[in-house]
Amino acid sequence: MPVYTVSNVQNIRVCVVMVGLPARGKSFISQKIVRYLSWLSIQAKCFNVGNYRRQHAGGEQPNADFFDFENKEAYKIRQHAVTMAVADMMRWFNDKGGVVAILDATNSTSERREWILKLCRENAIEPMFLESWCDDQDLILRNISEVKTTSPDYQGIDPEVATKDFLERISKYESVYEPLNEEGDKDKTFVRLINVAQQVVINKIETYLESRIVFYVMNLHIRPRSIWLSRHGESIYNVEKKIGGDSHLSVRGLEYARKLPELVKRSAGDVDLTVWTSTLVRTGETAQHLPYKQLQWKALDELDAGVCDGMTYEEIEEVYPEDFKARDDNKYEYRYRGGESYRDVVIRLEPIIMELERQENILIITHQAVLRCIYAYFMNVPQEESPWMSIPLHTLIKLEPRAYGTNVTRIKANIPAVSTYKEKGTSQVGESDLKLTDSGNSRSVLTTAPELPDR
Ligand SMILES: Nc1ncnc2c1ncn2[C@@H]1O[C@H](COP(=O)(O)OP(=O)(O)OP(=O)(O)O)[C@@H](O)[C@H]1O
Repeated sequence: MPVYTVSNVQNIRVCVVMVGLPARGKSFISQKIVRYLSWLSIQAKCFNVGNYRRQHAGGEQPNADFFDFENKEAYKIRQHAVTMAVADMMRWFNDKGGVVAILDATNSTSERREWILKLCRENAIEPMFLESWCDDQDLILRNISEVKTTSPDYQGIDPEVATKDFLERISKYESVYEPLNEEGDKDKTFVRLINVAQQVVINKIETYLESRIVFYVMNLHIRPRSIWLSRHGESIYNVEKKIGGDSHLSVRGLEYARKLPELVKRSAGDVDLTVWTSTLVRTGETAQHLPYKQLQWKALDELDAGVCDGMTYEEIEEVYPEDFKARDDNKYEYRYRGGESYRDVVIRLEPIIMELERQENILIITHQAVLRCIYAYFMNVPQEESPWMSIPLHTLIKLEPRAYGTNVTRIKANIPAVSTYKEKGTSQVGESDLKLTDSGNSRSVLTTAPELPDR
């Protein structure tokens, strides 16, 4: 059965055309939109013209003069790069069933934007311009030092020299830059983010999909923050190998709840954070000793196992063998009879993700399937993998969102717990040695999210 999302039911294709001077967060915003839409099963892909320039057009390590609009040779190379990116984008729309493409470039003149607009219209694609405008010089300098001095354009170049050159590059663009204009561009669909989202100008947003993208980017902020994730402590049902239910914590689960404040304090220091739990007893019990403000969300309740609630996997395999197999075959899509699928959980978690984007330091105490879905959003884990990720009990996970990825630290509480992990093709729970990455001692593992895959 085909899976419909709002976007493909309406048969709408959108090209988000980024607009803005260098170091205004265009790539940051583009990558976030792609991650968000992909998480919601909407086919999205970013086409970064800088990458085409470096990889295919012959502009590998240019200095600021390369971006001088009077430099005809260089201009040809840059023109070639954008033509290649746009051609690939059109192929992706037509051959791969793409729904939302992001054309990530400065697109700084109205002439360039008119050219893209015309191409989109000829191909039945809705163009939506998204401008990031910023005159906060401190922020621009921070952006340059955070991402530009380490970019492939400046590989092996002293950061101070790179910063100076990048500022010069910006001034080359400034000499031709034409911001979107409420009067002159009033017939176009556009959003202007001014100084991150201090002010937002929205013009002629017509489709539901466009309005979702606008709502999402309006909620983004770039203040440093962390998000902590934990499953509830081991529950009585976990020990009995039963799924679902609303049981209390086991003795070891209660021990984890007592230790959690210390684990959090060690990781978070004195920052003030808010704790979000589900409405189920076991997450409330896990949060009971935490000295922070707490909020319950129904949306954080565990995946509803429907008629299988309260059963062990062995019982499910015996009573509902076809369902057991169907779930193993496609765990993301499989919906328990009278219950939910992973896809259903993602959809109900969307307001949580939106609120997480708006908030600063949050600790979420929730359940295995829900945690996998939240983790998948931050780490850009594909749907085929996310339902199979190992997220052990009695482990605190710290996520630190960065410009183009997320840093992860896992902190083990060193309190034994059963494993609730079920591998494909078996009804037995328990992890193979390969899946158990940590030994049981308290320790941190630092991994950085890989670059966004082309999906
Ligand atoms: N709306 C925004 N305004 C200004 N800076 C932002 C915004 N959103 C994110 N940033 C910051 O921008 C930095 C990332 O810059 P990014 O590479 O995305 O710029 P860019 O506009 O794509 O530059 P270029 O045109 O050189 O590719 C990050 O440090 C991020 O915190």
